[in-house]
Amino acid sequence: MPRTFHQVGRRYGLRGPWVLHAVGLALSAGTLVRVGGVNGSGKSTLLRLAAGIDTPSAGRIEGRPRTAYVPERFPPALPFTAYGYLTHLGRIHGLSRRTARLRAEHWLDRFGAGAYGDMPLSELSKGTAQKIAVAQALLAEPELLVLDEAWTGLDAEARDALDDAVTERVAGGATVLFVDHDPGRLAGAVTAAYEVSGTSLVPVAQSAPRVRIDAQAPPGTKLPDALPPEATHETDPSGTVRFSVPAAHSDALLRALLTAAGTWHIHRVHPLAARER
Ligand SMILES: Nc1ncnc2c1ncn2[C@@H]1O[C@H](COP(=O)(O)OP(=O)(O)OP(=O)(O)O)[C@@H](O)[C@H]1O
Repeated sequence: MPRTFHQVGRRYGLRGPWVLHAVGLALSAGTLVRVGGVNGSGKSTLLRLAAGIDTPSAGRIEGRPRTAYVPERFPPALPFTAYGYLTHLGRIHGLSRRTARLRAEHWLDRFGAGAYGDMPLSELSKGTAQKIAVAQALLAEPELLVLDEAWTGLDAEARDALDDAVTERVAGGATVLFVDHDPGRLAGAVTAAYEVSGTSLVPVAQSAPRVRIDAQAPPGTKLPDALPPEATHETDPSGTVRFSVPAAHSDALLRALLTAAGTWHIHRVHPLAARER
């Protein structure tokens, strides 16, 4: 269990109001956990506690996974170039200078910022600085990755690259805890979702994940008779039929297509994000 909150409370100042009170949360390995809530509800407070850069005013937090954190605002006013900063942080995480530099190059390339590696942090645009913030977190190959609005300020390609990086880390057994204003962010892959409401953390029910299956058969081929429950489909102009089916029934749909009269070719099978469902 990478990190567990027991009856955790946080307030600012001795007599300040409780922002979080008696919060329990188990962050398990290999899970993607989303936290929502209105502005000022305490999302960042919760993430800072999870990341271990803040301590609870009450209760306790167990577990010491290797942790990386991308704050809402990245402070780039340091006397480093991007590569210098990333290599320095990699060294702090215990990497050799060479490995740290190679990983820095790898991540800056993936985020389309390879050309800015030798630039002073203070001269980077907000978007590029955000890429450095994300790269410093991924470089450490953390067991717990905490992302506070890390997609904000990134261009569309870098947002996709971060989605992919998060999915890879979760598949590799890490825990990723995130806040993002886009309700569809990684929705097909989220394991658990919560909302900070009042001073509590409330589980949010998620709609059942769905899978899209694109398939094609010769013109005039009829659809299989027995499609699984809740399967929908539409045919695009090229004749490809796009099925959408609850993930629990995707095997049944594939079986129906592969055993149907007529030859169905399966082009693509992939999970749908909530906004696409
Ligand atoms: N360092 C601090 N000192 C005093 N009060 C703080 C501090 N950090 C947060 N707060 C207060 O705690 C409450 C929760 O803030 P927090 O930033 O955790 O919420 P949030 O849900 O992340 O907000 P947003 O969506 O606006 O980023 C707010 O009332 C805020 O003013």
